[in-house]
Parts: sequence; structure tokens; C-alpha cells
Amino acid sequence: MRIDIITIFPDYFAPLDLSLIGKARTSGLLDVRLHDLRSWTHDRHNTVDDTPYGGGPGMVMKPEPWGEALDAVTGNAPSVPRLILPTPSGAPFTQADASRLAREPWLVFACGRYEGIDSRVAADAAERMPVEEVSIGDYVLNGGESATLVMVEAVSRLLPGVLGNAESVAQDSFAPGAMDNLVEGPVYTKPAVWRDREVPPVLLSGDHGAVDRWRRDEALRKTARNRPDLLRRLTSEDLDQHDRQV
Ligand SMILES: CN1CCN(Cc2ccc(Cn3ccc4ccc(-c5n[nH]c(N)c5C#N)cc43)cc2)CC1
Repeated sequence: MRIDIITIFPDYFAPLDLSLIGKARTSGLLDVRLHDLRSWTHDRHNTVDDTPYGGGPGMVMKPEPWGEALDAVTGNAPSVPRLILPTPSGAPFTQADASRLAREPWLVFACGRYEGIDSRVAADAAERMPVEEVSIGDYVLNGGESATLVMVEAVSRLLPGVLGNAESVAQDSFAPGAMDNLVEGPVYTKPAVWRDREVPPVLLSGDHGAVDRWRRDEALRKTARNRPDLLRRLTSEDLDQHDRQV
């Protein structure tokens, strides 16, 4: 997969050199290219913003640099990317979106700042490529960079060979499969006793059926406590299926 990121803060993406994503880039599994939007400005101050038409607080990102940047990054290529526009007003980004985007060969992320990007940029791009306005949550950030980091991590970890343990992806929270939409239950490792707190004995029993059932019970318990909204999505059939599983 190729991922292009256009931003006025390329250094924001230094974390993509680290850990599993860094290794995936080194191995060639993932091709991440960073682009400084100011490379497509032509004035002495490398201006990327201006006051909003119609008045209002803050500044809006000018369309010209974005148009030239997207033309340069996506033009003269044998294929067409999917353009992802992080924005507070976007559609909620979910695990299903991460799975869907992980199947795309080429993504371009446009990281806005200020009050956002002139709306004509998305409209113009949509004449040449699919465009998605996406939000990572109902809270306000200062720009699209953090959201892009989140989405790049959520998508990249699903690429074959990146995690190196297909099993863990399959057992992820929100991953499709048995008891969909349950959050993770508690996890433990050595020592068996720590500050007088014992690991639940079932986990030391070697009874894999009992361990599986205990984990599902704990996941249900934690979901009811922290995410009752997810439980409401579970049908009675799902819950019956849980009870049948040993
Ligand atoms: C008067 N009011 C009128 C409404 N605005 C709304 C507003 C507009 C821009 C910004 C800053 N910003 C600029 C680009 C950009 C991209 C993503 C996100 C973002 N925030 N939260 C998410 N989940 C995000 C994602 N994904 C924020 C961004 C913040 C708030 C405030 C002022």
C-alpha cells in the first residue's frame, strides 16, 4: 500500500518511522510519502491561509496550494487514489472503515489546519478521485495530523505481514467474528502473584475451553460496564451463541 500525506507539519509524522509501521516501511510492505503543503506556495511567506468569506473567527486554508499539491501527488499516475479528508464534520471512522481502507492500494491524506480547507478543494478533487470526509471522534482537534496518524495506524496494522501475528488481528475488539463488538477483557502475564494480587486461576488451569469461556464472560462484563451501547447491538441470538459455546 502507498500512503501520501500532505501537511504543513511533516515532522508530526516522525512516529511513522517507529515500531511495526516503521518496519513495514523498511520492508516495503508500506510506502509512506510525506509532502509539505508549503512546497506549493509561491509567495515570500509561503502563505497557506486567509480570512473566511462571510466573516467568522479564524482562518481558512487557501485552495491554490492544495489544488497544486493534489495535482502533483496524484497526477501522472497509472491509478487513482482515495483521498481521505479528516474533519470534525466527517463521517465517524470505524474499524469497518479501517478494514475497507486496508484493501485500497493507494490512500492520500489531506491534513487541514486553522478552520479547515476551502471546500472547493474536495469538490475539485472529487471530479478525479473518490473523496471521504472522516472524523475520528466527537472532540475537537487543532488539525488533521493526529487523526491521520490514528487512521494510518488503524489501517496499516491490518495489512498482511505488518503485525506478524494474524491471530491478534482476528481477535481484535470490533473485529468481525464470534461475539462481534465486544471490548477486550482483562489480560495478565507473569508473575502469577504481584502485590498480593493473583492471576485468575482459570488462566493457569490449562483448560482452553474454560479459558475461552472465561474470556468471553469477562469481555461481556467489561463491555456492559464501559460500552453498554455496543451490547445493545448484540442480538439475543449472539448472546445465545455465546452461551452455547463451551
Ligand atoms: C466557530 N467554530 C466553527 C466550527 N469549527 C469547527 C472546527 C474546525 C476546524 C478545526 C481544526 N481543524 C482543522 C483541520 C482539521 C481536521 C480534523 C479535525 C478534527 N477535530 N476533531 C476530529 N475528530 C477531527 C478529525 N478527524 C480538526 C481540524 C477545529 C474545529 C470551530 C470553530
